[in-house]
Amino acid sequence: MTTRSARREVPRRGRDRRAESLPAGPGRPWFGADAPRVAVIGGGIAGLAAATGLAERGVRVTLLERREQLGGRLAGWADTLSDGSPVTMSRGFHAFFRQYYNLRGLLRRADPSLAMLRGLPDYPLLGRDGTRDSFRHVPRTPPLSALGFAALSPSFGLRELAGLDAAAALPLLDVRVPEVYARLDGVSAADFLDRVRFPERARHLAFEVFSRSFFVDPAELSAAELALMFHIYFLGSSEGLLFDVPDEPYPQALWNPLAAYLTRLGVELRTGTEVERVQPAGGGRHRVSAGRETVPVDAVVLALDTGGLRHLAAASPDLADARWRHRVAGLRTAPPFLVSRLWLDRPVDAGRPGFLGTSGYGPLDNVSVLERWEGEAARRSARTGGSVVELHAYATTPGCDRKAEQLRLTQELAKVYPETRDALVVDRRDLWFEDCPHFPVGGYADRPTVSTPDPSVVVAGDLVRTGLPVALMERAATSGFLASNALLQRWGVRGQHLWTVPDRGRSALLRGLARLGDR
Ligand SMILES: Cc1cc2nc3c(=O)[nH]c(=O)nc-3n(C[C@H](O)[C@H](O)[C@H](O)COP(=O)(O)OP(=O)(O)OC[C@H]3O[C@@H](n4cnc5c(N)ncnc54)[C@H](O)[C@@H]3O)c2cc1C
Repeated sequence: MTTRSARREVPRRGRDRRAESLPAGPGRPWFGADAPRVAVIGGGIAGLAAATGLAERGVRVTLLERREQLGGRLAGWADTLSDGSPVTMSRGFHAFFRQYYNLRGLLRRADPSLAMLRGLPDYPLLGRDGTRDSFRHVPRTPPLSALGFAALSPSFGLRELAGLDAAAALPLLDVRVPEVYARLDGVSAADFLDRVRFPERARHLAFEVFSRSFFVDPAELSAAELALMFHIYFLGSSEGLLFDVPDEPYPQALWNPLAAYLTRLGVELRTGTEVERVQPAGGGRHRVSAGRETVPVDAVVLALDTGGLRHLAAASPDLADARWRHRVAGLRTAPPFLVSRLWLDRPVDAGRPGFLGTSGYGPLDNVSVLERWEGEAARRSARTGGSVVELHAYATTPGCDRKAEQLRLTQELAKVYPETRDALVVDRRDLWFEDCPHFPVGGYADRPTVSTPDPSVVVAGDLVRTGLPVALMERAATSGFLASNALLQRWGVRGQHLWTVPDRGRSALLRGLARLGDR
């Protein structure tokens, strides 16, 4: 997969010398007057990456997005608070890790130095018993990252470490992608951690950092996804565990500049346009129907979220083939999650971090203090003296009493940050969504891949099986570029050069240790 010559040609995207380079396939650099027309359906990260990859090679791209805004799950929209002030609302906090090479590559198109991202100095994790873990002093290079984390963590005492079943944990030392799925996809994350005898007190760490990000109970998550996350952040990459966040709301920082870049490349951006059907039109072409309009295209990128893809496949009886549509029909979303944003009349204590992971506080998974990193919130805070606080609850119980859950989040906040107990909530927004993919135990084989049985239909998104060590936003970006590469390759045009963290354990020592487990 890695070629030395390609490494010389294309500058590395991060600090990790062992990052894998995925050279673009060969071909002419650019379409001429013969440029095909492609519909990209979905304007989240995956659709934006696919549109970028294609438009940069001269493809005529129409991007169709159901919502009024680009960005998908990171979209932002204008809102007005009860005190009359305009704000940008979104689902809020997302961690832009430094190993997200292809996502960063996408954002660099509009902001070459990534000036809109700023690093958070730390993100402590607070347990109900008062334990507080931190990532600030954890070394970046494996295996020191994992060892340093364990040594610095109050959740990993000597007793806990001695209690680990080292043999059961060996697969974590050499996570190979995609082989890890053959090995661990049939086991749940919870059972795997039981097997490893992962210390009870430290579990929240694994869950806060990894599996909770999948919006699902660990008993229902494939252990392969957990191992993959462990690899990406701890043992597989030397980019470290800290991350960046945009310094303004998503539209201003990310999507408006990227939309301007795409428009300059000739991409037609149609927001507020829900695609209802995709039909083959003979000769490998397709008709994409949205409302009364039908767009004829040479190829289609399906960059929808799980529910959107399921819906579109069900409404498009000739799309790909019956087996593919049947597998798409079986895809599931993770349970609903809640994002509550509170505008308070007073500040939280000065020492509160920008982001805090929590464990043991009922449904509350994390607390962000937005004015610590987002310009719009900081300006409001300077003007009013109040804080803008955001609370996330992932993996709530389907059918739960939503009002009660919202109230509960605020009550838990008062336990975590007692100074908020007497604060007046000037206004609040509570957002419920259910559109993150669920990666169930044993479900890997049924996930869509980038290619489909129809070579002119490709799929992108964080639900897609890429065979690469990527997840979440980086999976969305990488799959978007892979989808554009697949089409470009078919047309004999050069694709985009991509990067990932190494696709196997990075040191001979760790690989050797992992092999002990195979005996
Ligand atoms: C609260 C929250 C916190 C998160 N935190 C992190 C984090 O810290 N780090 C991280 O890496 N990831 C995080 N994620 C995950 C991340 O948001 C996703 O992995 C990523 O945004 C997925 O991008 P996507 O393009 O695959 O899908 P989406 O963003 O869902 O885009 C799909 C798009 O398709 C559109 N669509 C659907 N149907 C149609 C149709 N018929 N016609 C036209 N358009 C359609 C949708 O409107 C949507 O805009 C978080 C997610 C949430 C919700």
